Amino acid sequence: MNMITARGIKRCFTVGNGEPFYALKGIDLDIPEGKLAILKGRSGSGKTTLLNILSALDEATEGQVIIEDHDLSEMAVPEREKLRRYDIGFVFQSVALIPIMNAYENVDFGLRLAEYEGNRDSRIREVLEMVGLSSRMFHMPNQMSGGEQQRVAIARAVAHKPRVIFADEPTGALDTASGLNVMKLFKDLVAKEGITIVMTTHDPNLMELGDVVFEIEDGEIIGKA
Ligand SMILES: Nc1ncnc2c1ncn2[C@@H]1O[C@H](COP(=O)(O)OP(=O)(O)OP(=O)(O)O)[C@@H](O)[C@H]1O
Repeated sequence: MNMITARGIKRCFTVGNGEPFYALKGIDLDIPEGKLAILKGRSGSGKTTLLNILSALDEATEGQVIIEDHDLSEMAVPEREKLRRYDIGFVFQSVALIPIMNAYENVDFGLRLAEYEGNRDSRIREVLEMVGLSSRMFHMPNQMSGGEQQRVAIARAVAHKPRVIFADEPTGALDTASGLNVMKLFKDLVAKEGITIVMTTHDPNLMELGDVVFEIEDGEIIGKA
């Protein structure tokens, strides 16, 4: 089954001189459930624009996105907001941890926002263990390395058990070893929690780790592996 289906996605921006500019020129893709999907391409190729549309952060100018059986274009704003809050987790390149909260509190904050109904304490401990940070649970962000902070951000993104995680250049600010660590963690999450992950990268070394890889150039998909 597909977790995400996109058909004919176009995204037009109006640039400085008033001319329309198509950052996406008609994207079709299918992302299967429970897989790690990678969108790869050079800077400016349209990866972030596409990820934002697939994750309902932005709207396509034309085309259709279906997440499971929800057609995003047919959903009212509050419904889309609910989908984002409960069913989706986000990870960004610049780690957005709250600096005055420790790792445990950051994950807890995410769970509260998503109105998680289970036992929060045991879930926080479980996800921090899953990302290998049991011993750093009460460290503040500024007491952790960039890679560790990103792992807390991933723990926070998965804690409320979303169906899909969108990650924009999650390894972009990390050294090679920490980047590979994050990828390994993503693969584990896919295998153990059955989550679907869609991430962007321009790092050629990471591509082979994806279950499906879409290559984007100038707003079009030019290859799939
Ligand atoms: N809000 C906007 N207004 C005008 N043009 C935009 C806007 N957002 C993106 N673009 C343009 O759309 C194209 C695709 O941008 P996008 O950020 O999706 O690329 P990317 O592949 O994610 O690049 P990077 O790897 O550098 O993040 C670029 O040419 C960019 O300048």
